[in-house]
Order: sequence, then C-alpha cells, then structure tokens
Amino acid sequence: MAQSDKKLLDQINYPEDLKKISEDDLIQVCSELRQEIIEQVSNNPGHFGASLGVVELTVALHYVMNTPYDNLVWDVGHQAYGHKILTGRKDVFHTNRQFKGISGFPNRQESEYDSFTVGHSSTSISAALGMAVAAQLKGETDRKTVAVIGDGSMTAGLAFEGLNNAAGNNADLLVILNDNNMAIDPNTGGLNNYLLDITTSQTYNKVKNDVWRLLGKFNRINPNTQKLFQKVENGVKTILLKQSNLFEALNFRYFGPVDGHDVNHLVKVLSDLQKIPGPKILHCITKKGKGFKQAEIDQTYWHAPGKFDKETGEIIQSKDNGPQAPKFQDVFGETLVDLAKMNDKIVGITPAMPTGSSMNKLMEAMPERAFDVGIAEQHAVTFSGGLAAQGKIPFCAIYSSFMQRAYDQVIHDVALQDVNVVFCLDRGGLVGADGATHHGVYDLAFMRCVPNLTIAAPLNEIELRNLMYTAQQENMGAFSIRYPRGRGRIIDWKQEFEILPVGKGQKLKDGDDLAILSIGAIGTEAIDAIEELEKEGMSIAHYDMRYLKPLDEELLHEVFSKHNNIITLEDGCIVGGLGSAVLEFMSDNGYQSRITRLGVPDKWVEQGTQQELYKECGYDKEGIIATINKVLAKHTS
Ligand SMILES: Cc1ncc(C[n+]2csc(CCOP(=O)(O)OP(=O)(O)O)c2C)c(N)n1
Ligand SMILES: CC(=O)[C@@H](O)[C@H](O)COP(=O)(O)O
Ligand SMILES: [Mg+2]
Repeated sequence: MAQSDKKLLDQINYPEDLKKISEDDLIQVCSELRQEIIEQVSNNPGHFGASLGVVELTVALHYVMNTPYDNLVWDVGHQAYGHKILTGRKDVFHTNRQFKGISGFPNRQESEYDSFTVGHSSTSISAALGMAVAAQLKGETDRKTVAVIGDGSMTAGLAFEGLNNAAGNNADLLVILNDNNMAIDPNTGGLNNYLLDITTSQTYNKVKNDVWRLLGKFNRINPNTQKLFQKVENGVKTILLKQSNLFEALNFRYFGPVDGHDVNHLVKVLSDLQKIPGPKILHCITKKGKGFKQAEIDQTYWHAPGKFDKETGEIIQSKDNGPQAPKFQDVFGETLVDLAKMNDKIVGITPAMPTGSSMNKLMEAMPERAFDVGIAEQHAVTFSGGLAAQGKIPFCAIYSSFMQRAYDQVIHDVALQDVNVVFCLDRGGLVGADGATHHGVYDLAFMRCVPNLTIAAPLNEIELRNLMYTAQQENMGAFSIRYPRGRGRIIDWKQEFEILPVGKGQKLKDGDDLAILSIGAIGTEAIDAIEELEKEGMSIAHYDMRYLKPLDEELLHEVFSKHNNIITLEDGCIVGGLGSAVLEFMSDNGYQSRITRLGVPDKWVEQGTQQELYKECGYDKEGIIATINKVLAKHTS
C-alpha cells in the first residue's frame, strides 16, 4: 500500500480530532489540508481559489471553536471545502458537486456542522445574528457565533443590514471579514477602496498595534482590572473613531488587519476574541488561491477552473471534437458590443459577474458604458431603472437565481416606471453542479405576474441575438430575456439582425398526433425526441412559444383547435410558468384539450450535470419520449 503523505490529516475526521493536534503542528495540518483540496479539485472540478485562501482560517476556527455547538456560518460557502473535509466529509469529498454526491456548499441537510444552507452571497451576518440572538433568548451564554464573509460579499446591502441590526442589539457575534481584495473578478467600489486604505494606512496600523498590545495584557490581567482595561480601550476606540473606522462607527469593535495565513496567530487572536462580548469584527487579509501558483496569479480563472494537473497547473482540455457552438453568455457579450456600437443609448450593468456573464466584453470595448456595481443585484436593477428614466437603454445581466434578490426592484423600479430596461437573465434553468441554490428555475414564474414586462426565452443563439436586437428598439419598455448555462448548438450564429415581433412564437413543425409547446433552449430536447419518434412513424407538432408574455394567442388558438393532446415544456418550475399560462389560456377560452406539463417539479433539485438533472425532472429527450408515449397510449385508443 502506498504511504500517505498526509500523516496528520489522516488522523482528523472531525474537529475533536483536530483539537488533539499540538499548536506546533497546525502549520503542517494546513499544508496537508491545502494539498488535499488541490488534489481533489484538480480531478473533480469545483470552486478552488476561495477554499485555498481560507485554509488557515478554517483550521484555526475549528481548533478554537466548539463546533457544531458553536455556530460557524460561511458566506456563499464556495470557500468551505476545508471545512467540509474537517467535519466528517473527507471520505466522500470526491463526490463534491456530483449527482447524488455532497453539495458544493454548506447545507443544513448534509451536516450538523453546516449551520446554514448557503450559495447566495451576503447572508452570513444576518443568519449568524439570528443564531446569536436565539442563543441569548435560550440562555446559552457559552454559545459562540461566527460569520465568515468575503470582501466581495460585504459589498451587498444585505450584509450592511445585518451589521446595522447587530450593532443595535449587542448580541455576541464575531464577523470575520476575509479580505482578499477579490470577488470572482476584481472587487470594485468604495468599500473595496476603504478596506485597502485601512490595510495600508500607517497611522491606522500604529493604533491597531496598540490595541493588540492591550489585548495581550487583557488576557493576563485578573478580572478586577478589566474595568480599567475597558476604560483604556474606550480611549483607543475614540482614536479609532477619529480615524473614521466604518465598523467602529457602526458600534462593532474592529480588530485587525491580521495575516490570515498565520495559523498560530489566528488561533491566539480567535481565542482572545472569544472573551470579548458583543458585536466585533476581525479583519483578515488573505490571498485567493494561496499555495497554488497559477491560482494566485490568475485569480478569476482559478475561482472555479476545470480539471487541471495538480503538479503543473496545466489545464486539462476536453477532447477536441471539432468546432464548438458558443456559450450563450458569449453570444450575449458579443451581441451587446455589436448593439452598443449601433445604439449609443445602450449601457451594460453587471452585479459582480463580468466574466461569468461576459459583460467583460463591453467593459473592454467601451469601459465608460459598462458598470460592475459589486454584489448588489437590487442596486443593479434600480440603477438600471434610473439610467433608463434618463433615456439610456440598460442591459442588466443577472444570473436568474440571483435576480430573485431584486424582485421588488424589478416591479417597483423598472416595470412600474415604464422604462426600457433589458434584463438578460443568464443561467436560466437547471445549472448543474452548483445545485439547488443556483438553479435559475423561478424567473419565468415570478416575472410572468408582473404587468408591463415582456418575457422572452430564445430557442438558440441566433434567437438570443435577435431578441436582444428587438429589445432595444424604441418604446419596448421592460424586457426580460432568459437563456441557459452552457453552449447552444449553432456554430454560425453571427447573422444579420432581425426583429422577432413581440408576442409571436413559431411553428417549428406540423404534426397530427400531439403538440409540444416549448419555451427556450430546452426546446432542442423536444426536437431530438420528435426526430426519434418520427422514425417510428409518429407525427408530432412542435411550437416554440419564444415569448411567455405576451403569449402568442393566435398560435395557441391554432394549437387548441387542432390538438386534443398537448405537452408544455420549460426549463423552469412547473408552478406558474409556461404550463400554467397555457392552462389559463385554455380555461379562459373554453378549450378542453389534455395538457401535460413538463418542467421542474415542486421540490428541491440538487446538483448533477445538466443532463442528469433534466433526466431526473423527466424532460431530457428520453423523458419527453416517455411522456409522449404515455399520453398517446392513454388517450388515443
Ligand atoms: C447574491 C449573489 N450574487 C452573486 C454571487 C456570485 N458569487 C459567488 S462568489 C462571488 C464573489 C465573492 O467574493 P468574496 O465574498 O470576496 O469571496 P472570495 O471569492 O473572494 O473568497 C460572487 C460574485 C452569489 N453567489 N450570490
Ligand atoms: C459561488 C458562485 O455563486 C459562483 O461562483 C457560481 O458558482 C458561478 O457559476 P457559473 O460557473 O455558472 O459562472
Ligand atoms: Mg474576496
């Protein structure tokens, strides 16, 4: 049997095992944990740089805290791989993000060490505060609560709502600000500049050192002299306030910045902070990708790389199967640049996803007309509303699942204003390995009930391009276009622009036995299914609705007058989307066909490849064929 090179990590399955290791050996534990993450993720891709950056913090936290009794809340959770490995999941970590495997994010259903299910950013402070207050109410005075939040996630309004509330109620909460000066792309905005300032300012650091010296003394002195300490500390605090420390001004005690890669120092600091009650913040400076050269250099790429060689860092390319169709996000990015050249009213907005959404293409081509507003979906939408109120045409690109956070802004600050904002909802539908927190399956349903909003979903890349072209025509109002994660099928997609009339779908093919009504790119699964069934002599009609709102009623009258059996197909929740809209149409118009709805059932769908998940939900090619056969077997005899 091969000798393990992880002698210490091999002995650790749970934090109680970690606690048996001597402080002197913690550096070695960190090195082995880092190596484990590198080996696992090189072979089974996932989030990488963020977990490498918090190895020392993770080890120190589990060394000092009494988890799971103490609550440890990770923000986003993409950095929690080390946490998972140290809390009972080392042996199953190779199934990370896979179908029926473990989740890529902390998940309450998966482990008692995951105190909160996460995936969307900036929830940690509010959730941790809730836990700290609950502990207070239950009289659990010994129970500690820690939130770990990145500098990127700290830019969201929700994080500040949590800070504001925490400061007002004096609960025992430690917020660890993991500052690596990066989001997925470089972090932006005033807070980012502020954090850089307090990290580098000489005067500030002198005051900080005084605080640490006092803290050291505090641990050695007896309780009777603590009052004296507090007096001195209040004096220091006043100086800090004079330095305009934002967190101090919010009534948090601010400590740091500290080196987030010095595990022994972190253990000491965290132990010290456990003795200080009330809301406090520890500012840790870390490097995203720490310990893997390439990941430290190109931090955006290595946020979530594909497979790579764990020794050399070389990316392992998938087999070359000839020219590939583009990713939908790239069709969006390139088309936006083309349109912005033609129409000078167009501007682009992304909440912290320039690379993921391909807004970076407009940022490169026309930097003055593209805005990365930080992780701030609500602001991104209202900011777009303001731009549009002054005659601009904002293309606001947001992942469908993150748009959930900005629902009121869609209604109140765009639709109600009657302005021309184009929402480009990327990752619409099941997204795959990110799982339940990230599936973009609700937008069709939650957008459909908003008045004054046009809702479209392209069948393919050419339609995406043309819908974007259509949406920026005069007086189009609020317009939402959703498209999936990944690639389409059309290689030659850059064709002449064409207007796709609002509220008009298309008949893709005639047929007698049954009709499929689909919306969006999932329609290609129906195309494949129909092709297969035609070989067996079946005749299936297929309509691509293209617009969910307004619905193409003319087309629907045609469908209902010809067909008794209709299947609706959408890569979205079955409650409230296309299927529901078609049922409403049928009822309103007195038709009596049989409608079978295919889409995401009313339950949580976990992680897997997109194909595995389409299958699980019954709307991959085989699932569609099975449904057609079932419907026809039941109703044609
Ligand atoms: C509401 C929401 N918007 C966007 C994202 C996408 N996202 C995931 S991680 C991340 C960057 C987070 O930056 P930071 O908190 O600094 O963590 P780091 O990756 O630097 O460790 C973003 C934008 C998300 N998960 N949730
Ligand atoms: C953690 C997080 O929210 C992002 O990193 C997300 O996983 C990105 O998804 P894509 O890979 O689809 O860009
Ligand atoms: Mg960061």
